[in-house]
Amino acid sequence: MAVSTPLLALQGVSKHFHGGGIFKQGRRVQANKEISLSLADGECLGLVGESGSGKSTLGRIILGIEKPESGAVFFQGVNLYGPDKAAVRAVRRDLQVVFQDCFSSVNPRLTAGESIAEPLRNFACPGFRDVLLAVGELLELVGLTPGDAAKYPHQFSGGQLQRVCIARAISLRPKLIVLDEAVSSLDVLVQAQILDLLSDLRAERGMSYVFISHDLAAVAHLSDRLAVMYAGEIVERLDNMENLNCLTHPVSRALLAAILPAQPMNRDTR
Ligand SMILES: Nc1ncnc2c1ncn2[C@@H]1O[C@H](COP(=O)(O)OP(=O)(O)OP(=O)(O)O)[C@@H](O)[C@H]1O
Repeated sequence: MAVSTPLLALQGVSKHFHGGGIFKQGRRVQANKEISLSLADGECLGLVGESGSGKSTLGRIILGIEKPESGAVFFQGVNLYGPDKAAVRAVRRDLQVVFQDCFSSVNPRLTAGESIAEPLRNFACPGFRDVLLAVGELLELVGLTPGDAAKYPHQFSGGQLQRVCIARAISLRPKLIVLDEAVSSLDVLVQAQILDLLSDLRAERGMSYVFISHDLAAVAHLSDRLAVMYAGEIVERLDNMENLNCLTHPVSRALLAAILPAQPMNRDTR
């Protein structure tokens, strides 16, 4: 039986940093330690953990922008840090990101339309008219209007601008999007709308997500599988999100406790 290549595969990835500045000289931080994981086409993997557990570093490694000191990252079978730069360039357009801070993710001098058009121009090189049409369609897809293309970032709310960033991220029909705390700065109602949008887009376009968050509730909403990180390591994995309550590691339990409703008083206790 033929074994299909996973969309993404990390093999024993490790990364450390040396603290900078006069106060932290020589301090070694193990941001990621021997991390292995894989992701199939169309899957969403949730990556949760407390602040400083190494989630964003792992996200950057997956994106091909933070070289690990050991281990390998394969995306569509291509080693993102391997010697074949042409192969890396060829798969690079299929790998996109949405960050937490949408306001610093876009150029304030560019209109929404220009921001969304950038990847199309860089990678796909369509004509002016096609770009215009594509931008209008993308804006509608994320719940905005083609007329919003003329607005500048400061003319949007946080939730609207995050929709612009999502439109930009999906413009090249990527296979994988890394969502790095993509809803964390939004209020609860807008968070829910963006999570629904991401869920719909995934169903419609068959994309995969690596969803990085400290918020287990948000991750549970979107993910098929879960990896819990602590001090640079994956300390627990869950393959079925219906078993969320079966998490056992103390860090997982703490993240779970943060989203569970308070226990109701026992009415029979008098
Ligand atoms: N460029 C860097 N230089 C030095 N240390 C770094 C660098 N990037 C990350 N670190 C350190 O690596 C560790 C993991 O950081 P990382 O940002 O990956 O964690 P995180 O789980 O994403 O945290 P948060 O949720 O707060 O963003 C932290 O101790 C952090 O201080």
